[in-house]
Amino acid sequence: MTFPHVVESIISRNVLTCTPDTPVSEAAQAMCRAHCGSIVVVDAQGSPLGIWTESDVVKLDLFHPDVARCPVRQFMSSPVLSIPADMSVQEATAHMHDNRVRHLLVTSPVSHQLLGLVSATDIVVNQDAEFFLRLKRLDSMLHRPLVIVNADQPVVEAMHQMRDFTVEALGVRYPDGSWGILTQSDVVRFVAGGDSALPVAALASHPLRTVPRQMTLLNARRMLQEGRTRHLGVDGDDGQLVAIIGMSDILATMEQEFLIELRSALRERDEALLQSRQSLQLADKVFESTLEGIVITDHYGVIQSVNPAFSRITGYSREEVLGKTPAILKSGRQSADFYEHMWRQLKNDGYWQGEVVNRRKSGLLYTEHLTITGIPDGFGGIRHYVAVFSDITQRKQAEERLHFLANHDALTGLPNRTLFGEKLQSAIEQAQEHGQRLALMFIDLDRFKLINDTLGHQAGDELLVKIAARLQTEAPAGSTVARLAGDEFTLLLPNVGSLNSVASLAQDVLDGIAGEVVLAGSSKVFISASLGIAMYPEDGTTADSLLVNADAAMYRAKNRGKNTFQFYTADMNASAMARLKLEYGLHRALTRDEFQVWYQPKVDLASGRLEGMEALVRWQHPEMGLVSPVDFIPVAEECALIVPLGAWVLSEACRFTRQLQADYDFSGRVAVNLSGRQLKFGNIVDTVQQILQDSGLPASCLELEITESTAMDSDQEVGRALEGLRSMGVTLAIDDFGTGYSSLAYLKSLPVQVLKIDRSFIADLHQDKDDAAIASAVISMGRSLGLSIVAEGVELPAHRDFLRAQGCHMAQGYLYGKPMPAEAFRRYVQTFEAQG
Ligand SMILES: Nc1nc2c(ncn2[C@@H]2O[C@H](COP(=O)(O)O[C@H]3[C@@H](O)[C@H](n4cnc5c(=O)[nH]c(N)nc54)O[C@@H]3COP(=O)(O)O)[C@@H](O)[C@H]2O)c(=O)[nH]1
Repeated sequence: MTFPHVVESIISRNVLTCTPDTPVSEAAQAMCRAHCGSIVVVDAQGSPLGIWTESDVVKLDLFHPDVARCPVRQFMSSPVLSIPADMSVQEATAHMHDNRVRHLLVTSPVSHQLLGLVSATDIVVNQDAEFFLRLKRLDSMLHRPLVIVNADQPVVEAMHQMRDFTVEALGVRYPDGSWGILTQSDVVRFVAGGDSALPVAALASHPLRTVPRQMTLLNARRMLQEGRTRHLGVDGDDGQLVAIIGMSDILATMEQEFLIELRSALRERDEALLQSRQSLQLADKVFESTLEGIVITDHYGVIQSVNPAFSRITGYSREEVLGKTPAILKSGRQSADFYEHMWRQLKNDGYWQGEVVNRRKSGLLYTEHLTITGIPDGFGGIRHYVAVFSDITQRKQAEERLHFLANHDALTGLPNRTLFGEKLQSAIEQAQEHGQRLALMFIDLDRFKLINDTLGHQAGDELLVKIAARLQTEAPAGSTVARLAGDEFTLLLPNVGSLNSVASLAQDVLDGIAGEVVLAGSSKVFISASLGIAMYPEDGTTADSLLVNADAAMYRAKNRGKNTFQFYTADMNASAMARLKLEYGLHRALTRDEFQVWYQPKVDLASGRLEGMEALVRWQHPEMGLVSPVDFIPVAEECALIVPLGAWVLSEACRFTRQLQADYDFSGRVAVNLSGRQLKFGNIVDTVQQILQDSGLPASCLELEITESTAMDSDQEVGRALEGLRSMGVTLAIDDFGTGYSSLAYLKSLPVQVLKIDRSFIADLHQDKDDAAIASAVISMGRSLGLSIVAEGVELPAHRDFLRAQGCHMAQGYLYGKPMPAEAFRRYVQTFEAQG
């Protein structure tokens, strides 16, 4: 069943009224005239005092002679209940049910004036109950007793029957066996007429219209409405009258059904209310306790509510922001375009999501992930906006940090190779688009490896950080400084002018780098760099080609004596090719027996005796002729060939020396050079042991020379190898002493016995006081440490005389003999022996 919306739509507006003093008979007459089932009793102002209905009429005791003249107020139901016209029909029905009344007065909700009356009948008639009435049959509602009176009985008696059995109509039996009916409205007519002696037949309707008990309520209602009567007789299966039903019975049945539905509707409403209350409580809890900030604004964006998380994140209390707009959080980091786009999407799609940088009350910026949703007002507009945001500042910072780490060098903070590659690529694209030139400078520190090896990696790192800072100081605005690897830096200069200006900047960069650097622990190093320049588009049009060519130019600058710069020229690639050829040839040389070991004598300065010799490798190249170790040892080092090559030299030198011992009265030591790589990766202790064993040379006749930088290597493997060799009885010598940064104090801790003064200090000592002073200081300190001192590069008698005077033990140099092939050295020994 469906209900009309509000009571106003179903009220009866013609309300029959009377004063409280109106005699009962007059009130009844008025009801008869107006065909009304009730009359409202009003005071002088028209205010309702009570209501007198047909059922009240039946209750009158007409045996009492004056009752018809009594004022109606004595019998009315009072007070009469009233409801406002805008009350829902559902609520009105519940009101009737709860107060057990069948009529309600309806008043204006504004003026409170009486507008009309609504009865249970009005409510039920106005229900769309057709479906229900079609399903129900009359026999389902035959609960009331059939009360029968005889046609000749006095009406007063019949009224008593009606009252006692609480029925609205009585069956009237006529002497001929036919049936009639007496109803409450007949009784009203009776009261209006006032003749107490009248028999039932005088007022009853006759004959009674009857219908079968199987008839549907829908058809019964239709017959009642069409016949303009309120009652029908119901025949049983045997044709006997079994009941009288009236419109009110049908209505009561409908009412009952309606009430069941109403109750379930009310129950549903209560459940829904409870649920929504619970939902609201839950929403409240979520609102209060969620970690995300929530702002609710009205349609204009004025803040109406914020949750505690909002205050926690922004620093503004609830009171501080209510009535304001979220613009108080603006940081100025987003453009007007940004907000315009946000509002456009909000209007079109009803929501917006994104990241916003806002400002806390403290002034600090924070990044939030924000979702704004429009809450519709049901009429196509927006009633509220709800903004939910979380503070993602830390996450953003972590992301930015990760991004930074992925693209920057952790030590110096400069862009790394990846980022530099991207920047170079985009600089090339821009230069191409605008027809500009760019310069790429490749910078490599001079002798960095030496510093790193001698002072340690920590000092090396510190130096790199300081150089990075110097480079950044020199780099002009708009340029990019990067660290590609180790001691390799690059400087990218977009949109450069003439080559002269690039050259002048390159010199500034070198000047900025070159100089003294004080490291932790107060150690000082002098540093310089070599710089290669490649120009776009002349020297390359791709990032790779520019890098390769700037690198080649840098190598050329190094070869030209370091601390200088060099522009790329086409022939530089030729030298790169030459190097590749050399490397390839080196690998073949070992298997093709192209190497030779030459020997240079070492002489005791005091006695002039031949004390031993240094074994020096040579490469007899089939096309290039004799290649100097200065040219191929560094390449062999880089491509790791030095390990097998070094082992071969060692084996050859030991075998040769043992042969000399066997052939001549020779007891000298042979000195063999060891590279750092052999010490670290060559399994050198086992190799030496095996070679000594194979050759039969005593360990005491072998001296191994390691460079100063190798000796200073803090690598544990190097230290272990030196200890192993020493404990085997092999003599260890520090080569090229004076070219690195080692201190004599540190040397003391190493298992070395010999110190070779680098030839660069010897060459001019006869004419350079500084060199002479250095040489004599090294000799004196070395001696005091118990080391045997060898001077190399002794070319002149003056050198010999000075060194001898200073107490240097041994000398090696052209004065005594240049490095010579094995056979030549054999003759040298022979000559020496012959000289005695
Ligand atoms: N790891 C290895 N390194 C080796 C080996 N063989 C040689 N080398 C190293 O190569 C560098 C160059 O050596 P070389 O061209 O043989 O030069 C040596 C001498 O010829 C040169 N020398 C000696 N006396 C004089 C002199 O009076 N004047 C002058 N101008 N040069 C002279 O010195 C070089 C020997 O130096 P050093 O070894 O430092 O004592 C050189 O660094 C070799 O070490 C090898 O098998 N393995």
